[in-house]
Amino acid sequence: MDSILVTGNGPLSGTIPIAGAKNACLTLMPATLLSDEPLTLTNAPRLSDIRTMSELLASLGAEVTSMQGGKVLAMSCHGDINTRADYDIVRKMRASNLVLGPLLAREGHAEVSLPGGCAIGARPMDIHTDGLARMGAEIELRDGYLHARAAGGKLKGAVIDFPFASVGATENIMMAATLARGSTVINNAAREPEIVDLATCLRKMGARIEGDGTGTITIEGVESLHGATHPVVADRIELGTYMLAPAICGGEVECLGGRIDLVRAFCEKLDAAGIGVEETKTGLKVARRNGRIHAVDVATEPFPGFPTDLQAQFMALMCTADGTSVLEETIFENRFMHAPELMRMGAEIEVHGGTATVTGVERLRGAPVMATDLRASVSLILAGLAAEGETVVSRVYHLDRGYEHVVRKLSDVGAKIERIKGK
Ligand SMILES: CC(=O)N[C@H]1[C@@H](OP(=O)(O)OP(=O)(O)OC[C@H]2O[C@@H](n3ccc(=O)[nH]c3=O)[C@H](O)[C@@H]2O)O[C@H](CO)[C@@H](O)[C@@H]1O
Ligand SMILES: C=C(OP(=O)(O)O)C(=O)O
Repeated sequence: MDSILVTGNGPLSGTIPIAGAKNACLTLMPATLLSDEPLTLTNAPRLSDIRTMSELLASLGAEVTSMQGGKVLAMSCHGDINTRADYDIVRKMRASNLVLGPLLAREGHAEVSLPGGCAIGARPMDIHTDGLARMGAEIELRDGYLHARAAGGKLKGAVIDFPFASVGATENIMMAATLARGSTVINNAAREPEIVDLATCLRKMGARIEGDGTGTITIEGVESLHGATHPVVADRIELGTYMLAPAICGGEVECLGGRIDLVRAFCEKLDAAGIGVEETKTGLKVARRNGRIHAVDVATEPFPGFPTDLQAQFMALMCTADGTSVLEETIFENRFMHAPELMRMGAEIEVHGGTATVTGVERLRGAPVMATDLRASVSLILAGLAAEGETVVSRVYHLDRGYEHVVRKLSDVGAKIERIKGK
């Protein structure tokens, strides 16, 4: 198992290219199941999660060809397919549940292993399954698998009111509804940029979708979808993560391909903390203003609010702020596992339920720390960049799920960071 060695050092400067979004790519890939014709994704990120989704789609009978070192994914799914998404693959990644809607829409039935809980929370699938049931699916949990069957072999449109704006459920229902009989309305739909990206791709494939990016999405079912080529939207979480590097270490870094509309709520908090963000022709330039970072309170919310996927990284920034900040996690019930690790580096943090109170210290100190999940792992790297001495982050397989070439990207702007094999 590899680890990452970070040595705290001075200001950073240069450019960091932002990859295509993991969370968009993971929902765009299963859309290939909706058509017999090829779907090609460009600007795909090179990540282990993408390889897991490729493996899952291949197990269902799709052909997935990775080209240009993984930046282009050519997928095709014609002829007979397997409708069983096996536990051995699904357990590796929650986003595997995004094949349920497409399989059900295409074949009229599907057997998808429940992904189970994960470190950050229980993450049930009731909003997905209740929505599909409204569309005429009979769904039963047996042997750890969701066995779903569309009455009469085809889903039908329905009005579905989500109790919570679930990202994955919006994606699953949206994909299922593209081939359903009649129209589907999703009320209280998620509004994340990845939903808009999926809707844009599905429209290129011939789907009739309106309202994506708002709380009400309407999908008019069509007979079939055709092939398309689509560029994956920029990764707003990778973007926010790298914007925090100069914020924490000082200096100025431009994140190439970054767009302010993807990270507006996050930028407001950066501004309040004393970090300047400038829109350029090629991306977003970030620089720390003079003096210590100000303490800022944050509550995570669905988009367009402050993303839960940037909470751990923002906490790393707040660890050295001037004053006390309160971070409230409202999306997942167990997403503060980075806090005890940051405390090993000298951070002062108190966690009570969904609230973490962080009192900034002058300087963090390097320490051996352990990554517990994807965003926690990168928050420890950011903290290590700002700390005195060496920090070794172990269990970096979490990091490989969501950050391509993290060592190269940070080294290129002057960070002292290296990957240590087998430790
Ligand atoms: C691959 C992907 O895109 N992952 C993202 C997606 O996850 P994901 O799609 O799993 O997140 P959801 O928006 O569905 O989950 C949000 C909350 O709703 C709850 N819930 C969800 C579905 C359900 O049927 N029942 C239920 O109770 C979850 O447990 C969680 O507490 O959105 C999250 C919230 O922005 C991000 O943190 C993840 O990075
Ligand atoms: C929680 C995340 O991903 P997933 O939903 O795939 O677990 C994430 O990207 O931070």
